Amino acid sequence: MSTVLAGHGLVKKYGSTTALAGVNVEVRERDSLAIMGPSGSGKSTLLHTLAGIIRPDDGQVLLRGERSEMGVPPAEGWGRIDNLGENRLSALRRKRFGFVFQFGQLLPELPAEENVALPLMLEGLPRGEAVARARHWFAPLGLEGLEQRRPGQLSGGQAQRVAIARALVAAPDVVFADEPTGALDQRTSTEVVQLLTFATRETGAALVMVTHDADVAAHCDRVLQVRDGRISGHSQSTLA
Ligand SMILES: Nc1ncnc2c1ncn2[C@@H]1O[C@H](COP(=O)(O)OP(=O)(O)OP(=O)(O)O)[C@@H](O)[C@H]1O
Repeated sequence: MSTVLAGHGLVKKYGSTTALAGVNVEVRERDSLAIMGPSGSGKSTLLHTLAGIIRPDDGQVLLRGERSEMGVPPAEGWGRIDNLGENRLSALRRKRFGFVFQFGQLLPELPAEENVALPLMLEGLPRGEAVARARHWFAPLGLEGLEQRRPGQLSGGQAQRVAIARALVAAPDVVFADEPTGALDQRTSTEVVQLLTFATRETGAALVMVTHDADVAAHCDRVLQVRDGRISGHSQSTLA
């Protein structure tokens, strides 16, 4: 499996707090990577830095298939994304990345199918076409019949499955999930993480997921342990 996204020497400081102290990480195609560690160890900072949401103070985030904004790319076919301008970065996040958060962050006034269609509409697809493509995701994710429901009319697990569909609809290269099961009970967590890992693998996307839950992490191919802003351990997972 070839690498699609890499962080090299990532450093991020908040005042006197070092959230990332020089982290190296590689994300491979179709790979699922869980990031675990104690509270405050830097997990979310790492995920957000890889996703181009937080800019590191030092180090680089490289994405395959991107051109660097200035100068020579670091290697053929790779581009640095940590130093891109805000407009280019947000366009890149929309095109190449998908996101699932702890609380689905669905738009409450839109039906589920339009929530899923939103990334396609933001890319300029006409509403009808975007919704038609979005509907394809409902059956595989066990959401058939719920297309017209508003997020307030969905259970927590259903809302997360809609969020998974929204993250995947635009065929991203990498899906980032920050505590995607954090608000769910154990049984629903298992269902959601199984669907998340299965659906990302099916589409060929890589998955980077922060979780506190070792049972959830075990569904990923690899588990990274983060402690005090550093990688303290790396293991292949048991269930995946
Ligand atoms: N915007 C910020 N301003 C100041 N300090 C921050 C900020 N974001 C994170 N930090 C600090 O950086 C460190 C790492 O935070 P981060 O959120 O990455 O940890 P985490 O491992 O995801 O924690 P948790 O499991 O509690 O969500 C913590 O000490 C945190 O307080």
